[in-house]
Amino acid sequence: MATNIQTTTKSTVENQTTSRQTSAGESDERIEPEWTNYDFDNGTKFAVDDLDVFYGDEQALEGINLDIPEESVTALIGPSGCGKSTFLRCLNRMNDRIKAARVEGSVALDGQEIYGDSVDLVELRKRVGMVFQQPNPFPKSIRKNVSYGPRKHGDVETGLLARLFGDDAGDEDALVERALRQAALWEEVDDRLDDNALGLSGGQQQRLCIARCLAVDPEVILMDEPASALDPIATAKIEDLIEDLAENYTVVVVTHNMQQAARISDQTAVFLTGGELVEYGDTNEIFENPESQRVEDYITGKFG
Ligand SMILES: Nc1ncnc2c1ncn2[C@@H]1O[C@H](COP(=O)(O)OP(=O)(O)OP(=O)(O)O)[C@@H](O)[C@H]1O
Repeated sequence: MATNIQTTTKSTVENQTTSRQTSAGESDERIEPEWTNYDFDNGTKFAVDDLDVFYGDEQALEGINLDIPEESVTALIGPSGCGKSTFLRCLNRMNDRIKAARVEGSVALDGQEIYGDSVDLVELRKRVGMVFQQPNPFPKSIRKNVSYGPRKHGDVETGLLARLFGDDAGDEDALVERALRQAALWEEVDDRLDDNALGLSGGQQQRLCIARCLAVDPEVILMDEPASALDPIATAKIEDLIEDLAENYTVVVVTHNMQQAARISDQTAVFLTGGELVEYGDTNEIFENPESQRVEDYITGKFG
């Protein structure tokens, strides 16, 4: 994991300048950055190819290509409105819920296209869970918050309940304990599992939401600024948790906080205004020796 932020002089790279036709038929000079093709050691969890997203006539993401490695933390950074959340939502098709949104291109999860008509969205979102900026527990007990997902989705056909609860499908307690332990919350709530979750602190509520996400046995956890509503102590707990989770899960996290991205992520994708992925690579490299002048300017606070 990256530990410090410092920038050095940008190394010289050969950009390929190519032409592409705009919708108005004009030739539009574009830089095709070589460095978005980042090589990593882990297997590929997501392969994203030529992804465009539009809201009505407005284009929010343009020609995004990147692969996300499994069992690691990938940070998405960039100024407000550059499309980070839009990109995150593409990974479990949450943009399908936004009427104006149109997604073009390809996103493959473990080699399988997720934008096919026959894809089961409930199953996809079980595999690719999501945690939001504001903790959003249900107004139910801590226990019911965690067991809600498996009970709702745990149909016999998929075998999910049996897999999660063991042979005894009534053994909800074991599942609740496991998920709360994984979310580093168990010791703070084990004596009040039947209390209303809304009585927890903001940081505890966010870890409960992570436990709720883990309870349905996902492979990927998407997090949209999961600590931005929390104080520094609660933030530190979430950051530690994210690093621990990456041992078994693929974590993709949007953050405005560059120090946070540097602390917790293995690789970082930098989006800039216009919905462009400008640079993607090893987090240390991005923060210490970015290839692109625009990324260096962003990281050193010259804009954004
Ligand atoms: N539901 C929506 N309807 C219409 N336009 C949208 C919608 N969601 C996002 N947009 C637009 O798409 C662009 C990208 O927004 P997005 O929220 O993905 O950016 P972001 O980088 O996550 O921003 P922030 O850091 O401020 O959360 C912006 O111009 C935004 O106004």
